[in-house]
Amino acid sequence: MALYPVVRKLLQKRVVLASASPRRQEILSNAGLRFEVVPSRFKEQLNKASFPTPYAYAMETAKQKALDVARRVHQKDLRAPDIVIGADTIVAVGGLILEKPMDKQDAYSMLSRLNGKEHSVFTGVAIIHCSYQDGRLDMEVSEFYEETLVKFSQLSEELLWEYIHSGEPMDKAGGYGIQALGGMLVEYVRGDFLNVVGFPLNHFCKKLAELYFPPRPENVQRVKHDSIPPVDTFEGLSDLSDVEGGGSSPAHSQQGHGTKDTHAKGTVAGLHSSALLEVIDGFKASKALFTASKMKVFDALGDGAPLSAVDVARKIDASEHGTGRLLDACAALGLLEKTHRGYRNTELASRYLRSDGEFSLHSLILHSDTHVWNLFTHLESAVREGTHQHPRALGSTADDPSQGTCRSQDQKLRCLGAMHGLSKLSAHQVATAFDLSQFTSACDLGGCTGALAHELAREYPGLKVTVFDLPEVIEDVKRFQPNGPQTEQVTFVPGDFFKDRLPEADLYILSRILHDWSDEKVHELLSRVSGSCKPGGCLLVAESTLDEEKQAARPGLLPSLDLLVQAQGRARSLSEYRHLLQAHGFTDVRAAGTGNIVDVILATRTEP
Ligand SMILES: Cc1cn([C@@H]2O[C@H](COP(=O)(O)OP(=O)(O)OP(=O)(O)O)[C@@H](O)[C@H]2O)c(=O)[nH]c1=O
Repeated sequence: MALYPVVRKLLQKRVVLASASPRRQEILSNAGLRFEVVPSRFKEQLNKASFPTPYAYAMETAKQKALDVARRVHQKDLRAPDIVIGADTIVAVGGLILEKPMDKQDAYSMLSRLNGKEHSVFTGVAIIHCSYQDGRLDMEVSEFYEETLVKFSQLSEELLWEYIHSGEPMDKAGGYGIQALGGMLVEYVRGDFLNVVGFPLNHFCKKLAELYFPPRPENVQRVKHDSIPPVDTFEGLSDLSDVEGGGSSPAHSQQGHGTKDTHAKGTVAGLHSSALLEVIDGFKASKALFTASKMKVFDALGDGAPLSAVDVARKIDASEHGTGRLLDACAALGLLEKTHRGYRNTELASRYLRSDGEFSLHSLILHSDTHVWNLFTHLESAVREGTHQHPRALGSTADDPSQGTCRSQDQKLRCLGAMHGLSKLSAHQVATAFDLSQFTSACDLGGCTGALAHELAREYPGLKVTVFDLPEVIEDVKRFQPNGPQTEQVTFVPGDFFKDRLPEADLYILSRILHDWSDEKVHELLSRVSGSCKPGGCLLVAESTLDEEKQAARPGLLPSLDLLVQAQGRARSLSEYRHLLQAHGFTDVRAAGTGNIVDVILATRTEP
């Protein structure tokens, strides 16, 4: 691909780089680009826990940086620049997002985390095309990210401190600069080196080529926005009614390994019409995935060569016409790859959607299709009555709504499989959010199939973990046990944490338990844990939390609504959890965002 014509195209435009990073300026000027530098004043303080992935966080930060500059330049010069480029580089390791260190100690803790390990460096890039005509601002946001893997050698404390004292780490994500002294720490790099330095030049040029020399220019839609008044925020300024074209299908983003492009037409600070259409059509996407999983499409495709729709139809015993449509829908959702040779599983599908994989979400999907779907058809009643809908949807009147969920053995195994899959998704992040190596015994209350317990055992060879759960759960956990020596560190003990004596341990764990219960029940449970926990012992809580304004922390997963319809508990914010723990004698409450679906809290039991 000829990259130079793309850069030449930009020479005729007013380009603004919304970045103070000298590395970004150097990379782009070395590429022959001419631009003004206007550093962004956007504070990099977005709630990391509210993003499903680290790169989603980096892309959003990059976009906000660029939007801030576009707005300020437009106000100052009364003319919008043609293009504003924003970028954000982060380091992701063990579920944590590392940005620039605050001080030397922070740099030390970042570098120690990276020491001897492989990590990802993500740079999110936003390109805003602006034009200003007749009092109207026309903006198009294109965003993408690039991932590069970097591995550090095993380094001594002395070397780390020497590096920190050089001063190099302080203005760099993850606390190192690969282009200078930090290069000596690095064993290997997989992917774009410049992406680590701060700007993925190659992907940027490809993106520009795609924008300036598109294969089918007739597809471009433009969105008009009213002139932007001098306000501090863009929130609420989007005029969705002005979308030309459109249609009811979701805007599909291209997703490849390690990179993602989105071209969000008409986006103003995160509000865009395609997102609205995606919500309207969301149920169709869910149902396509549920149906493909139920019909074992992803198992039929396996890891082998691509299959035609006819082959798949034969394997799943369905019509060719219908199967073709379903496969196309799955391809549009990014679950399958479609080429002229046929359909095959994407990496995502191979890892999570086949029914036999270690990280399979197959049972969770079947559970959502039958049980959760059914409950959500009664959402209106749940809202009117303010209570869960188990009696209406499932005919259950039990005190604990989950009792109604698993009546037959099949349903029960599906429930356990769903919990197992969900737990596996975040087990590593929960186990490593804090260093737990000082503990010798842990008790995972309501630990179900032991997914987290086994991850803890793998991570901490000196730790013995007891999984404490109801007898009817324990009797069926065998089929979920992994092989390997660490299984000896894990023991299952049947019991009810509201009634029976809790096993002794230095560390108690409540992972995704508290949200299922009302405040009254949470107090009862915490008081029992507090009673069993010796002073100096700790309690680890993993929960999907709400942000402090009580909005859903995880876009798309709607934890609050979920709990209204499904359970008698509720989602809580980190400060609510902190207060609950403090009320039961747990102090020194520390929280860690994992960048995954749960946050982790560690608290120490003090003398009563
Ligand atoms: C891993 C790594 C990072 N960096 C620098 O880390 C900063 C990240 O921070 P940011 O928030 O993305 O950018 P910034 O410097 O605050 O600038 P701005 O765009 O104004 O926010 C950027 O500088 C990057 O080069 C290096 O120079 N070398 C490396 O190996």
